[in-house]
Amino acid sequence: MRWMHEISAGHEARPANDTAPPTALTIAGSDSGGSAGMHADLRTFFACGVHGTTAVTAVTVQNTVGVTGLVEIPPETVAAQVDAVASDIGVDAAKTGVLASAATIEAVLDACDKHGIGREGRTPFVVDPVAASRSGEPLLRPDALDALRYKAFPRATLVTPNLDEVRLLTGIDAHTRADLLDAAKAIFDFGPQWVLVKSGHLANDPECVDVLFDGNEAIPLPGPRYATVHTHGAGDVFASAITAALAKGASMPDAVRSGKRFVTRSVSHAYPLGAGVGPVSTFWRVSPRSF
Ligand SMILES: Nc1ncnc2c1ncn2[C@@H]1O[C@H](COP(=O)(O)OP(=O)(O)O)[C@@H](O)[C@H]1O
Ligand SMILES: Cc1ncc(COP(=O)(O)O)c(N)n1
Repeated sequence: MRWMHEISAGHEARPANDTAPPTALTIAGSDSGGSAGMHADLRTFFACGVHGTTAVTAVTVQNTVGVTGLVEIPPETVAAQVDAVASDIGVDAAKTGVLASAATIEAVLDACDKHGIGREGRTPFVVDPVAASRSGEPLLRPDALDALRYKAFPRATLVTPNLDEVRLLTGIDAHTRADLLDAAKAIFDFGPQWVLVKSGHLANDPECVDVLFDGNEAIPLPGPRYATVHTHGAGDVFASAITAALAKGASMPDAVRSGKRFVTRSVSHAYPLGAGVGPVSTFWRVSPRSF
């Protein structure tokens, strides 16, 4: 084994071959309960037929009831993981989850820039601005909000906030479908290419109609709302399914439509686990039996 400081980057990316699936990178935190974060991302990548790679930003101590601990990985180690993956395996599309701090965001963006990941480069970059767990514990330092708004969003191909993240990032308190478009416009003003505002938290709406916005057109993404409390990891699964479709070369509207179909089926197969909120299930795609 070699220690971090002995490992130097600089390999050329391995040329793609006909037998290798597309690759997708998640830059995210781990969830010991296996429901959210990079655990959900890797499961989704597998179910969607792409090879998943990871840059771990934080280790969370988490179960279905809540998050009781979070240890940040040093920003230079996060950047080194991005570098190691991109310089050898290659990245067809990347996504972020928990980014923990402004220092980690800056290190990640530098590493992504170096490898052409982000809107100025060729590789699609999905920024899911995860700020807190479903159970309410913060997963982001307050200093990271401006780094997200002014550094990460302008480099993103797509930003995918839920309504709590919209409130935190823009001050907009969305309660109706019409408010979702105002929210999308406010996030779009930070400079991403596309914005997807998710409607899961509009609890009184009988459907889940998310909105995709490119600065001109608002594309509604209709879906049913299932009567389940088990939605842990829904946003991670959605952003990962979109990232997988982008890695396979889909356009943004097609990738988001396919991600929406994927997450809707995953919510419909959500299962109870532990004493709290269970996960949405990606088993429906890979298992002969529906759990
Ligand atoms: N009860 C539900 N039934 C069907 N789809 C849902 C439900 N809750 C959330 N979704 C969908 O799951 C995706 C993630 O939504 P949301 O819960 O808003 O994000 P997050 O998990 O980041 O908080 C969206 O497509 C949303 O419409
Ligand atoms: C490591 C990690 N990443 C992301 C989430 C958000 O997922 P959710 O909103 O479903 O709690 C989480 N709880 N933990």
